[in-house]
Amino acid sequence: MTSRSVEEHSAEVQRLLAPLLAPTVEDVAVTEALGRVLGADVRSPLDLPLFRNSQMDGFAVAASSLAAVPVTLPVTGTIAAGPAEPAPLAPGSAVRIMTGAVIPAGADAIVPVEDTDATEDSVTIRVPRRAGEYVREAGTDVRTGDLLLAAGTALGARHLSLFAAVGLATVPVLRRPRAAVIATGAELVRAGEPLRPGQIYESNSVALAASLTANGADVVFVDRSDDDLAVFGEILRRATASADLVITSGGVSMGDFEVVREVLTPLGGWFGHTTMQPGGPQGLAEIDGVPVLNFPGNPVSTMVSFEVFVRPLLRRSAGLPAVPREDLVLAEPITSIPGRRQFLRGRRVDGGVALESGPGSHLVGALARADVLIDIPENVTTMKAGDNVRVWPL
Ligand SMILES: Nc1nc2c(c(=O)[nH]1)N[C@H]1C(S)=C(S)[C@@H](COP(=O)(O)OP(=O)(O)OC[C@H]3O[C@@H](n4cnc5c(N)ncnc54)[C@H](O)[C@@H]3O)O[C@H]1N2
Ligand code: MOO
Repeated sequence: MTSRSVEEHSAEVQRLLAPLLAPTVEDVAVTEALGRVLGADVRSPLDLPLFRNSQMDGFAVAASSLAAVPVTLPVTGTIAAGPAEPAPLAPGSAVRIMTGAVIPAGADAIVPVEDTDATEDSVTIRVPRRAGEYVREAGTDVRTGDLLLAAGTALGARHLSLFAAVGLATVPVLRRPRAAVIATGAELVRAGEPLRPGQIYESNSVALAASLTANGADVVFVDRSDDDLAVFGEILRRATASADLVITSGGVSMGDFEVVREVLTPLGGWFGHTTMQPGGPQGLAEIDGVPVLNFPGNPVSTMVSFEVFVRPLLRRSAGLPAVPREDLVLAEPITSIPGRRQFLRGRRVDGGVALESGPGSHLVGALARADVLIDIPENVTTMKAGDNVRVWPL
């Protein structure tokens, strides 16, 4: 069986995924754009505020009418927020106005209602006002043609608010790869279903679908196959028909029922060993032009395979920030197997990192308690407490 280093297998995965990961831009409805990454600069099609409007419920006046206060002005009408083209304000008068309503020509200040004494048809104002007070001028926030948001922005609620405010119904975002996940194994049962002896609850498809979604992919297909070659072949056919990337778990090592390896090897798939642990046995193939990555079935192996081979690539193509590697101080000594690039589960402790139980790749409880992977190079077999180690945040 061929053997590859982590770097060699990473390079193969990158080569296989390269066409898929080239950034492509698509338009989506603003209402669907939360969490997406802007694929192009977006400029404003109009001014904000859109027109000169009142910041207060009160009276629109000409500031010059208030030169000598107190003054009582006739009130000529009411302007509400809403469709309106108000007539110009007659000199020496006031008009009742609501927040957001169009300010009539001739008025240049708003007097809030609580600063007035008004009757139906007159208003007494005691304090003088400067021109411009409580007036929201057109274009003072955003001007037509301004850059609203730059390509690469991860869209949050406030960004969608701005797009909606300038009347954009759709925005250009980076396309998310459509991903399919297939878990294999005759022992697997979905959560909620009854367990028979020898069966276990299936967790890899849940883990992979969540990992894909969290890192910028759109999971369009999730299924589970037993160890029947025809059943797996049919599920794989449906997966490649609907997705740009397929990830399988299980069925890649040396047993008698390695469904993934048996179906994909005759179709040109590569199966072999990487010097990584967990995640040693790996496979990859291209079926009908769709990349298919085959991760080992042990739950920790599957998740570490995703973290090492897929997550960095996916985040880069999705325009998401890279997860930074960090150097932390080991809180305890560790040993490692010669020739193995180990990714041990670790937990941040005061000023450093401690091991989160042993290296077994079935230890899902320990994985959930961990918050980093501790990356031990192939040529390192022992490390002391106090040594610096490279960690990959989970
Ligand atoms: N003779 C050898 N045996 C094994 C080797 C080897 O080199 N020689 N490698 C071991 C390593 S390392 C790994 S990792 C596994 C990988 O095996 P497979 O990819 O064929 O995975 P399975 O045998 O199907 O499952 C392994 C293990 O994980 C459990 N599993 C599988 N799928 C799921 C799932 N979706 N949810 C939860 N748990 C799952 C499964 O029940 C097994 O316990 O092979 C070793 N053996
Ligand atoms: O490589 Mo396996 O993934 O150690 O458990």
